[in-house]
Amino acid sequence: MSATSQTPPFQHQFPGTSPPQNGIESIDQEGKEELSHSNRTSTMDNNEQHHREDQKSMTNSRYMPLLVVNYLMLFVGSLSSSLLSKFYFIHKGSNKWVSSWVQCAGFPLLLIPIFLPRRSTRKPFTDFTPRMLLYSILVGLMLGFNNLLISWGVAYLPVSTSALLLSSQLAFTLILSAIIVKQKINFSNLNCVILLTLSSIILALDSSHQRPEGLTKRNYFIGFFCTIGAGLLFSLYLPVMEKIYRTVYCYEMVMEIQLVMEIAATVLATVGMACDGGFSGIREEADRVFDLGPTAYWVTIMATVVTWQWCFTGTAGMVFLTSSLTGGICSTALLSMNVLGGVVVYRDPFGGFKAVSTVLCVWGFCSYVFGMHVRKKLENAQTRNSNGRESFSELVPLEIRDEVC
Ligand SMILES: Nc1nc2[nH]cnc2c(=O)[nH]1
Repeated sequence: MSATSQTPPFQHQFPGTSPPQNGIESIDQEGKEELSHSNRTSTMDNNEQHHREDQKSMTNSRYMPLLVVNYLMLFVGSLSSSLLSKFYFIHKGSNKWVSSWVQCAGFPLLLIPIFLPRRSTRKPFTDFTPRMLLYSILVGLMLGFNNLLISWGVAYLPVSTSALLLSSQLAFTLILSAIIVKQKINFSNLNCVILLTLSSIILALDSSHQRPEGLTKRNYFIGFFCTIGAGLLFSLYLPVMEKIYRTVYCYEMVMEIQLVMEIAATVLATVGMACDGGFSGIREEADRVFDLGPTAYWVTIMATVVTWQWCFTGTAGMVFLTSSLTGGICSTALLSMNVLGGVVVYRDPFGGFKAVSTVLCVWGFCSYVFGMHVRKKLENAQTRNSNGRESFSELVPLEIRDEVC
């Protein structure tokens, strides 16, 4: 694979999240080749070293804009897709397969970043190996199943309850990314996971007496366990994606993998929809069931398709540019924003519990971002130091060094 012929330019640039230089367990041959390549680069002569550094600084200039664009997509996509999904169910939409189909059917939009004209001579999909294709399809099916579980949760639970249950995915993500991608657990990420989880527990305390009228206990528990299941699947999805992205060297390849995954998830949802009453059921829902009429139905469906696409593209980009844990933290922090969205759009009540929960969430998220910023600065200092053949330990105070290493 030609991915092995270059140094991955902007992978894992935050120090706390960067893969270890030695002993990475590769998921496949490409990963092993990448590893042996990185060993080879350690013996490069000075010219090659300069060349590599030039490449790095070139990519660095693309890194921040990509990060900002991806986070904006995640922010806008997560908030608007969750509000629109609830809108569908509030106005008498009830098909869980439709609700999971809209989460992935926007995959053709990914052709834009894939085929966007650019300076690079790389042709789309030329680096795709059969093994990568297989992994993408398997992860896509897992994502499709996650989407179905999310739909059951959104259909039956209040926004704040599902936000609480989904936030449990962060603790799972921390554990699974420690196992799968050897994510280091440090004060900054542990503090953030605890604050975001606390924020959700407070929301749950507030919403425990808010079971919507007409929701049976049975349906409540179906929604409850489906959402917990979705949280578990998503926390497996994130580090598995990070592992796959370690064999990938450019953002365009991330979009290609995302395209294959979402096609697989869409096939799953389409088969489910066909088996569960067929497509005539959807027309029936649009014409007779949705209480705002067919035009509003199709506009809602199309808008949900686009916004879910932003959400998943943003998540994939964040995992690629940072790490599965950072991606998970960014997604989960937005769950509290979704609660605020519910307050503004659906006039959900907003009391002291929700205010405290939101403050905790913003605090956890900001302290994590600040921690990453400090670590990034330290890493730059370390890089400058090692170029100057000085030891990192000479520059960085002991207590900070312990935190970084
Ligand atoms: N389970 C789960 N599925 C998602 N799909 C998009 N965002 C999420 C998330 O945060 N959790």
